[in-house]
Amino acid sequence: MTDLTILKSTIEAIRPASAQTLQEAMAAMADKVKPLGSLGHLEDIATRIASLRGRVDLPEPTPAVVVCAADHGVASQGVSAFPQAVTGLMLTAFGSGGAAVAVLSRAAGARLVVADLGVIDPPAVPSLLDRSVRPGTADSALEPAMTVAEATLALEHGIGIAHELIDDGVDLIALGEMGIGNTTTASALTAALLGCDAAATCGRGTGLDDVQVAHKVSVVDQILARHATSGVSNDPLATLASIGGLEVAALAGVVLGAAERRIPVLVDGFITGAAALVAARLAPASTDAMIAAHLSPEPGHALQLAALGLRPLLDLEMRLGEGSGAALAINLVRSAIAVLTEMATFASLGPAETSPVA
Ligand SMILES: O=C(O)c1ccc[n+]([C@@H]2O[C@H](COP(=O)([O-])O)[C@@H](O)[C@H]2O)c1
Ligand SMILES: Cc1cc2nc[nH]c2cc1C
Repeated sequence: MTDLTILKSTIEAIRPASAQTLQEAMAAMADKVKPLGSLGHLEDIATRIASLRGRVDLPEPTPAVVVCAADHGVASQGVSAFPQAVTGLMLTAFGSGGAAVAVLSRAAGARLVVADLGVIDPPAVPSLLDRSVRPGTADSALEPAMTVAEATLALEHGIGIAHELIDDGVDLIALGEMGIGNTTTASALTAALLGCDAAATCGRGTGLDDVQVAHKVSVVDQILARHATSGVSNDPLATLASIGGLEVAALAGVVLGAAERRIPVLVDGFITGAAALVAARLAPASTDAMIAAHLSPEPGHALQLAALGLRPLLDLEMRLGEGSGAALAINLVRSAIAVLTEMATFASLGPAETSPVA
């Protein structure tokens, strides 16, 4: 099977969530010992997952956090507050268990899987999955970030990672990423896919000041101008290849692989949001598998979530990435499922008038 066939067959196998199971789950939730809708968004999480899984009797989740890492050629345009070498450095912190996402994954009882999709100088970390497609993308302000074949291979690696985890019993996947310069890539991808201005999608990333953000906007404008002249703006795969990045492609693949197997995916911040947007453009029904963990202060993130029709669970002004927000939301999902499967019903308490008086 060629790479393109794997991608194509995955996309074609993605079906919408079950409308019938959604009704059943909502009816089950309505019977619980509480006023209707009183657990708010927590109820929606549980009923959406039931609808995706096609069953109301959901098991306690077995979660994994998948962090995809890669370098970005556009970092050479001076768009990050940190040097490119930090990408590789953080892989060591993920491996040693001291990075934020490692701490939060442990706190959530989740396995942490870190994959190198194209870090220029990866450290020797035994637990790191080597899925390197190329050592970083090209500078997308000057030339296509990668070829369509490379983008397809990275997507396929993501599909493979999702499938392996699910075959191993994982039934909840949280997305994370690491890549210096990747907020610029995500800003350009979001602007290209949503048709909005660079100024609407560029934020401070790792800590740029106002002057540096203005420079970032001009670099994203340059990426978009080059991209438009290559005439590929309505083709999500070509757009991904033109703008990058390798980890974004792999994360879009993780979403597609999970959606195909009807496993929910917690989307983290702005960069994983860009990956979710790519997945949604490739397979619109994949949005049924997505749960927005939190809202990043990056201005393009709210635009992505609106386009995906997702409401973030948390708004803690977290802007770290790594999957930190997604890892944090795992316990909310676990609790939402417990509400659906463990809460008593009025009927189970015995006969009584339980309807509201008004
Ligand atoms: O997830 C987010 O919304 C987010 C917002 C700002 C920064 N980040 C992280 O910071 C890095 C990219 O920032 P930058 O400034 O180098 O483009 C990358 O490793 C991301 O994980 C992540
Ligand atoms: C230190 C550091 C940690 C990160 N984690 C995700 N992106 C990051 C960027 C920096 C700079």
